Parts: sequence; structure tokens; C-alpha cells
Amino acid sequence: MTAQNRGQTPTIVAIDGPAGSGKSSVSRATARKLGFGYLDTGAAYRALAWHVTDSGLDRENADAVRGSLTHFDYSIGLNPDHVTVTVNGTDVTAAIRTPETSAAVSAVARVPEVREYLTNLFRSIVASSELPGVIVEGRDITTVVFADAPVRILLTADESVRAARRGAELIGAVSAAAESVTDSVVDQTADQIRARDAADSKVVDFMNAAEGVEVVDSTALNFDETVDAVITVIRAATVKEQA
Ligand SMILES: Nc1ncnc2c1ncn2[C@@H]1O[C@H](COP(=O)(O)OP(=O)(O)O)[C@@H](O)[C@H]1O
Ligand SMILES: Nc1ccn([C@@H]2O[C@H](COP(=O)(O)OP(=O)(O)O)[C@@H](O)[C@H]2O)c(=O)n1
Repeated sequence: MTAQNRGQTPTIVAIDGPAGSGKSSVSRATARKLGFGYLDTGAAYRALAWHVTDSGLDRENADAVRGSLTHFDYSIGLNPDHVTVTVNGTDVTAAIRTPETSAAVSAVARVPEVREYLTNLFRSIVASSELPGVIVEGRDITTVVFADAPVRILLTADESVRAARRGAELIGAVSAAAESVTDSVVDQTADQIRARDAADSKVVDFMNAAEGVEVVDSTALNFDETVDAVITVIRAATVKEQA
């Protein structure tokens, strides 16, 4: 991606929502359409959880988690077509998506110093991007990281729909005829999503829209319709900004 905005602050589109609501896939497609960058903040929390586990530390020990930040050299690209994540030079792009990392991440994300450290990191990544705009998605982007962004969206969908979409993603090649397998994967996925959202909600509120945040509920929308709904909110907000 070429630098298009030398020296200027990019337009920030802040998107929050629960697990499986479509934040990463919808943000990525929207960024592609608008020629914006894309920042997946959950990837950093996942990478830290991976790092803590890889270092043999106890993720329930907040002091150990805080200490692990000293040797956490993190990088992520903003190109929506190629998101590569590294920790201390190791490519962890795939490793941070495993169920083990998903189960470990809430424990590191609740440590206040971790949140402060990563919030500063996200702000500096965006500030030095030299892009016309960046879509930043996570749990506290509309309320903390970029609470003053000109566009702030809460992307939601009913829990059963989110679990079915995530389950379908995990099932991948399994035949639709194997209905019992399909049902049990969706059930397990629903349990994991519910547990992670419950743990994460104790730290930040991403189930209710803060004042001024637009809700896009994709329960009854297909993927393209959801991207269109997000782009409509972005266009309306940026037109208002310029008026
Ligand atoms: N509106 C939608 N209709 C159908 N599938 C969707 C929709 N939005 C997202 N998905 C799919 O749901 C799954 C979960 O989306 P993802 O972007 O990973 O969510 P999140 O980043 O919020 O956890 C993905 O397979 C994605 O393609
Ligand atoms: N801004 C953010 C983003 C993620 N997180 C944490 O990171 C985890 C992984 O985020 P994610 O966005 O990859 O999760 P999914 O919604 O994609 O499943 C969440 O479950 C939170 O614990 C956070 O605390 N704050």
C-alpha cells in the first residue's frame, strides 16, 4: 500500500463488538473498498497471550503478565489484504487463532497495564501510518482507544447467529450432511464465545453502544449487506464532519 497522506492524521473508523460479530471480516472488506488501512487490535491481545504461554508464564499471574511486556516486540501490518503478526521476529499469524490462544486471551486482556500499553501502541501505529484512513476494530476502540473518532460503530449480531457463523468457519470442509458434527461444533463454539464475551464484558462494555456510537446489527444481513451498512454510516459521518 502506498503512502497517500504524508504528515496528516488519518480518518479513524472505530468499530467494536462481541466475538464473531464480523468485526475483522467486515472491517477488512470495508477498508479494501475505501482504500483505508485496517488494524485488528484483538491480534495484539492474542499475540501477548501467545507470548505469555510460549514463555512458560502463568497467565493468571498479573505480575508475570505485566513483566512479559518487557520482552514483547510486536508488529502488525495495516494492509487489509495481508495481515502478518510477529512477536520478537516470529510469525504468529496462525498461532494466535488457535482455540488455546482464544481461551487464554481474556486473562491477559484484563490487566490494566496491558490495556494501557497496547492502547498507546495502537495510537502510535495509526499515527505513523500515512494512510487517508484506518479502520480500527476491537472491544474498546469507540470508548477508549479512539473515543473521539469521527466514525464510531458497534457491530452486533444475535449470539446464536454469531456462533453459527464462527462454527461454519471452523467446520470448513466437513460435509453439511454430517449434521450431528455440525451441531456439536456450533454448540461448542457458542459456549466458547459466551464464556469469552462474559469475561471480556467485565473489563469493557462492548455490548451496549456508548453515546454517539451507531449500531449496525447484522443478524438479518448477509455479508455484503453488512459491509454496505458500515460504509453508509462512514459516508454519513464524514459528510457531517465536512459540513
Ligand atoms: N453479515 C454476515 N453474514 C454472514 N456471515 C458473516 C457476516 N458477518 C461476518 N460473517 C462471517 O462470520 C464469521 C465471523 O466473523 P469475524 O469477522 O471473524 O468476527 P469477529 O472479528 O467479530 O470475531 C466469519 O466467517 C465471517 O465471514
Ligand atoms: N480492543 C480489544 C480487542 C481485543 N481484546 C481482547 O482480545 C480478545 C481477542 O479479540 P478478537 O477481536 O481477536 O476476538 P474475536 O472477536 O475475533 O473472536 C478478546 O476476547 C478480548 O479479550 C480486548 O480486550 N480489547
